[in-house]
Amino acid sequence: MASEAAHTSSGAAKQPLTDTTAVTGGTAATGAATGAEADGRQRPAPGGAGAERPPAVRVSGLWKRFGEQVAVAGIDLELPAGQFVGLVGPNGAGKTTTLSMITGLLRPDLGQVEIAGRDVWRDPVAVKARIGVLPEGLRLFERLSGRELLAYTGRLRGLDGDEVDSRATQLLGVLDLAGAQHKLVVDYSTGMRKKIGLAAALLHNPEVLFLDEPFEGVDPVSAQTIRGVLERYTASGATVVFSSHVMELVESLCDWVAVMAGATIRAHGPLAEVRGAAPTLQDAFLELVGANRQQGHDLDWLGGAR
Ligand SMILES: Nc1ncnc2c1ncn2[C@@H]1O[C@H](COP(=O)(O)OP(=O)(O)OP(=O)(O)O)[C@@H](O)[C@H]1O
Repeated sequence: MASEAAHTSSGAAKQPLTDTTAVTGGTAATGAATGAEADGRQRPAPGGAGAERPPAVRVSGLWKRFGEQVAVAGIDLELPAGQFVGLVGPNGAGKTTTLSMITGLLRPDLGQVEIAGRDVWRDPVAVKARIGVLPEGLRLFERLSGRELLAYTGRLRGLDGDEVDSRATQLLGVLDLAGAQHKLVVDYSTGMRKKIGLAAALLHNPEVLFLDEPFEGVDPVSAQTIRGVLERYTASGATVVFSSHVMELVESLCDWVAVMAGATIRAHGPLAEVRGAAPTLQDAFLELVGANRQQGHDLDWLGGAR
């Protein structure tokens, strides 16, 4: 197993799909072929020859403490662009705190974060225009319908009304929310909320998408839908960074993983390197985080005579 493994990966996104039009209103499909986006940004194809791209995310010396609790202990990390990146770790490892600092939602005590070469805290407007975020405990405007929420988000993102309309229609369709588009968000189920949150995060066709536990509380059908959308999106050369506890999911989706435990990064690199000789990522993970496989043996009363 590759603890503190290589920082970069040469692998292209898994199973690249070519039909990206439904997600991005046609811009990504064009962008994948030419590197030109409708919004004027350049986005090289994933793994393209000679494509010199800065890391999607560069973190150095990042610290966060809440009172006595050190949530993130001076981590350094480079997440490669154009990849499906998984941030995994046990409860309380510091994943949400790290993602919050990376996305400009929580100010670090110390350290720097750059996204696509721009400093998150010195250049927040430029950075926020280039990222999409689906945070943990997503708060939405509950008294808007799903379509109104997308219309509002799109206008906040500076897109013109017709473009927002057309992208919203496509996203609602792909995410199987068209039938619920006029329902108030307050009446959405957990999975529907994740999907409308994802649609809002994708609407402006960001370069990097951050998702905190995007599959939590999502049924298998919706999970498959979300997965399909994310695979199309990374195939356009964009980067997805997501946190999860579900190792099978990370193993099947990610090109690159970072394992976090006890506020530090325990291993990072291409999936195969981090997994190493372990049969599954789950085994490698348990080894890396020092999980005690004997846990539960003290509960000798549980299941005993009543
Ligand atoms: N606002 C806060 N105030 C105090 N402590 C906090 C706060 N946010 C996080 N922590 C603490 O920081 C540590 C890291 O928490 P964090 O939520 O980042 O972990 P996580 O890896 O995302 O966990 P989980 O997988 O359970 O969501 C934990 O010990 C947590 O209790």
